[in-house]
Order: sequence, then C-alpha cells, then structure tokens
Amino acid sequence: MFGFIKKSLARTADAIRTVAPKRKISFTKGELEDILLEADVEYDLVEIIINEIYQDKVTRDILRSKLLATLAYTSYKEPEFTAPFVELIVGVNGAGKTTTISKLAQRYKNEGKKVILGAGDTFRAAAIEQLTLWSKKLDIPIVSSKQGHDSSAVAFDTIDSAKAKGFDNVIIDTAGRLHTQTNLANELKKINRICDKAHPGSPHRTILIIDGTQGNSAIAQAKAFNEMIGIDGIIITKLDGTAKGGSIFSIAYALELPILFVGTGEQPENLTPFDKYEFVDGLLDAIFVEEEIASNK
Ligand SMILES: Nc1nc2c(ncn2[C@@H]2O[C@H](COP(=O)(O)OP(=O)(O)OP(=O)(O)O)[C@@H](O)[C@H]2O)c(=O)[nH]1
Repeated sequence: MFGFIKKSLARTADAIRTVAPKRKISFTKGELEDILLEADVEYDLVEIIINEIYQDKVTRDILRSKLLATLAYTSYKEPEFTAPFVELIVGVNGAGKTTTISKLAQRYKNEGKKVILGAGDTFRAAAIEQLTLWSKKLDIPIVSSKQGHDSSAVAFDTIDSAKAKGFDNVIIDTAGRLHTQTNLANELKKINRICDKAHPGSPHRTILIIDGTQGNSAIAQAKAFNEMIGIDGIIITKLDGTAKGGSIFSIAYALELPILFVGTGEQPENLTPFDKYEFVDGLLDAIFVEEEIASNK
C-alpha cells in the first residue's frame, strides 16, 4: 500500500514547482506562503502557519511540525457497536459516492467480512443503477427500490436483511441533492432515525465524501452536511487527479474531523487509509531537498 498517497500528490507537486521550481534546504516565510497557497491550503490557515513560525529560514522539520499540527483531528476511534456495522455515506452528487461505496465494500470483503449495500439515493434512477452495477461486479448483495421510493425504507430493509442474514457491514448510499436543501436535511435526518430504529445505535459511522478536485471550495459544503446530520469522518476522492492536495489541511482543520481514506484512482482497490505522515512527507518531498543531498552537491 505504501507510496499511493505520495504518488497521488504528483499534480500538487507540479503546482508547487510553478512557484518553487528548485527544491531547497530552507525557504523564507514569503516563499513558503506562495508554495502553500499554490497547493491550495486556504489563505487563513496559511497565515496561521506562517505566523507561528519565528525563524527567518524555514526548514523541512519546522514546516513538518506545523503541517502535522493542522491534522491533529485525523485519528479516528471506532465506536462500540453490535454487528452489523452500519455506515451512512453522504455528499453532493459527482463527489465520487458510488465509486467510494464500492471501494469500501471491496475493502471489507477482502477483510473477510460479509457486506451488503443499500441504494438509498432513491432520487436518481442513475444512482440506483450505478450502485447495482457495482454490486454485480463485486458480487456483493444490494437492497434497492424504484426511483422516488422512500430512502429510509431502503435503509431499514438493508439493515433488517443484514441482521437476519448475519452480515458484518452495511453501507448505505444517500441522496446528494433534493429539490431543496431543507428537503435533503429532512431526508438525511429521517434516514438517521430509521437506522437507529432498525438497529439501535446505528448508523455507527456517517462518512462525508468530498471531491478532492474542488479543493477549499468544499469546506462550506462539508460544514453544511455536518450541521445537517453530523459527520464522523471524511473521505477525499480523486486525490490523484487534483493539484489541490493542500486543501486536505484546511478541510481537516476547519471541520475538526478525521480524514479516513483518500481516493487514489478509479479502481475498487484505489482507496487508501489516510496516513498523515505519508501525506505530509509526500508534500514536503516536493518542496525540500534533504540536507545531506544538498551538502554533497
Ligand atoms: N481518478 C479518480 N477518479 C475517481 C475517484 N473516485 C471517484 N472517481 C471518479 O469520479 C466520477 C464520479 O464518481 P461517482 O462515484 O459516480 O460519483 P457520485 O458521487 O456517485 O456521483 P454521481 O453518481 O454522478 O452522482 C467517476 O468517474 C469516478 O470514476 C478517485 O479517487 N480517483
């Protein structure tokens, strides 16, 4: 698994090179400000980081500790639960929900778990069809209904079926958009209540899927979902396709929520647990040159 996160930062590294073409041992605060902004770290957070640095020459170690500090909330503790473990997947359309649900399902299946999907985005026929296609491809059962049917009924039936058949994991898709934001909030709240009714204590984890190519513009959207339903963790998709990798710092910092996984490609196996050290070091490798290498030149 090692190396996927760093590889996915290739486009962000390219962006950094446009403002810092040559890697160095140290940078001035001004140079660093440009680099972080170019990687799409949000302006306010860049200022916080820069203002906390007192040295004129900023080395890799100094920046490393500051960047890691912004990711202080990235660790996640699984709650106590009775099987099946129920997860609700939320996020706007196009963020990569369907693909990510399939990746999660494949991951659990590889761990030897029995997984079932719930096609809870009953608003769009395409969402039901797409998830059904994945379920066939991955040979994972799915509970679905026709477009326009009650999504919380799908959630209930999926959990019910999982309990009856002894499944370990339930993953429920939800709508990313309804006619109004209030409708969406009400629907998500209702699904939450119905999950708890079907299996007290569930959903055990509500995951927000964020499209990594949106960068910082996803923060407001993420806050809205958090207010609507309460998010336990985030998955950032399409890290491999974005030059805005630095936005992960601002998203984690602004929401004070853990990043659980990152999407590193379109295939079912391209879901990588977020390792903050690999992420930060991957980014630092694009900025700094090792001191020994520099001194040997
Ligand atoms: N490169 C890359 N592409 C991804 C990743 N995750 C999802 N995608 C692609 O993003 C597109 C949208 O993903 P979907 O899973 O269809 O997204 P969704 O949120 O269900 O969106 P809709 O079904 O369109 O509402 C698809 O083409 C996916 O293959 C990723 O980690 N890396």
